[in-house]
Amino acid sequence: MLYPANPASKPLVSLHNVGVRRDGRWLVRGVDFSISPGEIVTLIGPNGSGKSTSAKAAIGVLKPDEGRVERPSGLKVGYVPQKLAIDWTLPLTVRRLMTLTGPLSEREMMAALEAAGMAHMPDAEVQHLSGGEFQRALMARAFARKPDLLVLDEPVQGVDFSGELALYDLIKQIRNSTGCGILLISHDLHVVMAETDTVICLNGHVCCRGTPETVSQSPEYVRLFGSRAAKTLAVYSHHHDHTHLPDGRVLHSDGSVTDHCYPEDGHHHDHDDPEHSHHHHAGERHA
Ligand SMILES: Nc1ncnc2c1ncn2[C@@H]1O[C@H](COP(=O)(O)OP(=O)(O)OP(=O)(O)O)[C@@H](O)[C@H]1O
Repeated sequence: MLYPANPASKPLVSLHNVGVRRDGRWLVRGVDFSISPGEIVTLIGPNGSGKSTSAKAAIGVLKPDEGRVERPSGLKVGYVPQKLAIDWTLPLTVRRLMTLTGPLSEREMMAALEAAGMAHMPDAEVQHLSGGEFQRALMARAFARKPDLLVLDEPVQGVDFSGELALYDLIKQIRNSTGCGILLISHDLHVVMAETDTVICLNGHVCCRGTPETVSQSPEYVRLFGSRAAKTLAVYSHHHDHTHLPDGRVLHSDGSVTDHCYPEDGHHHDHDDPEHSHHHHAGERHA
């Protein structure tokens, strides 16, 4: 059965004007977004732009200093963090990894491993897994408990291109077969899963949001990566025309400095226009 995104249903989580402040600095501010059942939301943004911080605020791992987060009570969240504190000197099998965070019946565990394409290696040593196998095991662990919301922080890190496609396929299957909402943090500014319903670009605040371009149309892209890639990946990229200074002020492209960024900066709008496709400046900074 397919569960398409259903924005009309009550969101699983919604953030309203969320800000997180640490050591006198706003890590993120004014973050608004929500995730509905069956919806795939992808957060993109430069390193340090607050993607992980926003995701942690969304699931309640981190308490916002400003704004509010609404989650129905009893919401089940599966979370795959960007980094895992695992002592690699100790032997750890996939089976043990699956039950580290809580009990799981053999049947539930095997069903999750099966869905993740890992049913053949429950007794494999985690430290010998390939990058793709490791991410599959982590995903299996997260969705084994049938979460309403699955949060995946950079799930394709350390995975090669064909492995990436396979993982995106798996994420799509999870969404389609369970109808859970998915919050995905992408390591790549320019490429998101084609099934992404909403892309949110962070740059210390929500810079812009919209649906991704359906698929990269360019023949070069299809030639380089194949039509399968074009079906799975889409390009979504644009240009930030202002820089967040370390003290929280904003340097605009005309050289002026203000306390905040403004709607008329020319990029604080929702867009999904394929024409609106630029690139980030390397070395861009943000508060
Ligand atoms: N507990 C903390 N105390 C102080 N600063 C923090 C804390 N956690 C994160 N930061 C800072 O907040 C900023 C946002 O971090 P965050 O991990 O959310 O970014 P990100 O967009 O996920 O980055 P990346 O793409 O590099 O993973 C960074 O500058 C980081 O150094």
